[in-house]
Amino acid sequence: MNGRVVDRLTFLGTGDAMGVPRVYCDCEVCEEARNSGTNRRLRSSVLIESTEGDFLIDCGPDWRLQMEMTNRRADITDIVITHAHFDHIAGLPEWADACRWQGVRGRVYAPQEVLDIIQRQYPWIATHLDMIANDEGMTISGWKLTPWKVHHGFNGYSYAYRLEKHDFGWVYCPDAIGLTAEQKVLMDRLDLLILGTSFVHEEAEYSGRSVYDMREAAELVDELAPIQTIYTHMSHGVDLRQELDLPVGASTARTGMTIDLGNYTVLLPEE
Ligand SMILES: O=c1ccn([C@@H]2O[C@H](COP(=O)(O)O)[C@@H](O)[C@H]2O)c(=O)[nH]1
Repeated sequence: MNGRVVDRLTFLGTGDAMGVPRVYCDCEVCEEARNSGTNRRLRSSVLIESTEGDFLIDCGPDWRLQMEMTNRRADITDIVITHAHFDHIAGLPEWADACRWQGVRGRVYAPQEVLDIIQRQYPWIATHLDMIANDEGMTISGWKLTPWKVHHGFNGYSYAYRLEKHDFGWVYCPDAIGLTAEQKVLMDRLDLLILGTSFVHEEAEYSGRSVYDMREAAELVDELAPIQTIYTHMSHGVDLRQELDLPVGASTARTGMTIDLGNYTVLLPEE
């Protein structure tokens, strides 16, 4: 049978490193997140599902809850990591334990320098997880994936990923600021850009900042002109109840929101 098959991305988390509500904070957005939940945000991560296999990008401290919420629980065997900050890797030890109890090995993919930090932080997890360097790029679930290093401001560096399959190209870049021309080369001709924007307008001194705000992101989106842009990694500085002034084609991610990654037909095996 021929069928229209499309890969699907689900936002498992759309928050910054502290999530929303911030545990110490009584601001209006954090209170709303506590009481009703439009602004409740887990740490940023996405699930990609396809007929060729499923994988996650990033595995933060909310991983267990995210697996329960999506009813995927512990059946994910492949996770790609953008950088070794706790909000992107703190779920790895728990995932390693889940692999242990199920008698399976998980696979973690990241550039070697990121894997080195993960192994220093959690020296025991390689017992249950294979650490696979992807500096030269990789293919996963039929997606050609290319990593490159991006500025993460005050917090150092992160990696962004470009993924391509059947002429559909998208980038996942949750933690970056002040990208150089060189760091934007792989962001041309995009069907979808997923970009971290921690605040609408971040007042803090630039030298202490680490992620684009929505004003700066609008300039980047104007320059790159992706067909669609979705903002993620949003802190308590973003109130999703308000109407936000976003560029054409841009919107904000919500937990559980799904996006089709392309639209193509493949030959499916006969039943
Ligand atoms: O080596 C480090 C440096 C920082 N962190 C933590 O990562 C987050 C970064 O927050 P952003 O909102 O992405 O800028 C912050 O909580 C730092 O404490 C880290 O884990 N490792």
